[in-house]
Amino acid sequence: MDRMIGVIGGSGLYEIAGLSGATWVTVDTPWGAPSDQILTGTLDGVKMAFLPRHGRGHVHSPSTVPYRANIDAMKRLGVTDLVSVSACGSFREDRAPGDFVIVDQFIDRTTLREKSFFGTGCVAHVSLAHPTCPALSDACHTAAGAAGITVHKGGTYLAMEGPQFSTMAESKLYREVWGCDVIGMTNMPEANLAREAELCYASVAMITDYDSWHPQHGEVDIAEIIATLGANADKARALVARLPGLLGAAHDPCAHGCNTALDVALLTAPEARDPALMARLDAVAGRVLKG
Ligand SMILES: CSC[C@H]1O[C@H](OP(=O)(O)O)[C@H](O)[C@@H]1O
Ligand SMILES: Nc1ncnc2[nH]cnc12
Repeated sequence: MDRMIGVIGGSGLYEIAGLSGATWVTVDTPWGAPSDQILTGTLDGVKMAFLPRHGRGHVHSPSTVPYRANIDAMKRLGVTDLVSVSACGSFREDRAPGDFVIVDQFIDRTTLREKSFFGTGCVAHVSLAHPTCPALSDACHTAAGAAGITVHKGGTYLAMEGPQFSTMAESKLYREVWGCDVIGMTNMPEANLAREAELCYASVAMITDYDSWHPQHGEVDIAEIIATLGANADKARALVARLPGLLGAAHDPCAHGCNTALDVALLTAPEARDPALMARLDAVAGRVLKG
């Protein structure tokens, strides 16, 4: 099938340049409106879709980002590969502000968000043991290296609710006891929902600060973060620009099973399924529900 690369841009990344036929389109979903219109077009012959996670002008807080609508809208548009770009704090001395981390694991400490498309009337349990797509993550890693970015392969992202930053005790717990590498507020439930929607998902975390554990850097300073965001966003655009050339215009079935995550996930018997929920699942689970 045709590949379409979706990019969800985090804090600091509200648009990408260079798309042929660039058009902001409105996508309606059964889960409400996405964070903003979606910028569509092609880059090096590959279809692209870009969505600013917080909306242009940074309207949505991490807790109120419409995560389900965002993922549904990307799926509905035909996205096959979804790259999440996010600002984050670092728990490691050797992961400095300005560095990128290709995240491959998450610990979820969020509490206020809808985390699944499924529920009463259609219950599904997908595996999240490996929440990111290794092939898409590799492409992001290669693209970052080619763009001259200092990039680290693999890392555990602690997803916190926010909007306040962590206390020093929390920061030390996540770093020293839980062994996390970076911290942010948005990759959960985004990754969960991308898996339910059978998308290949990769997370590119752009470090802006050392959170609050570092004896020489003190507490998180939002002014410092904002100063780093601009340079990080330029690097992210350079990374994204290399993805079409690396991935190509055709999306083969994912060797890691991202595109078949729902094959054995649905538990509710067909005759017991809620028709209203089934209708809302038309894009996300259409592949398995049509069959
Ligand atoms: C700008 S600092 C806090 C803010 O930035 C990150 O957003 P995103 O993940 O969308 O790049 C972090 O998660 C917080 O929402
Ligand atoms: N230290 C931090 N904690 C949570 N989210 C962040 N986004 C950027 N820096 C962060």
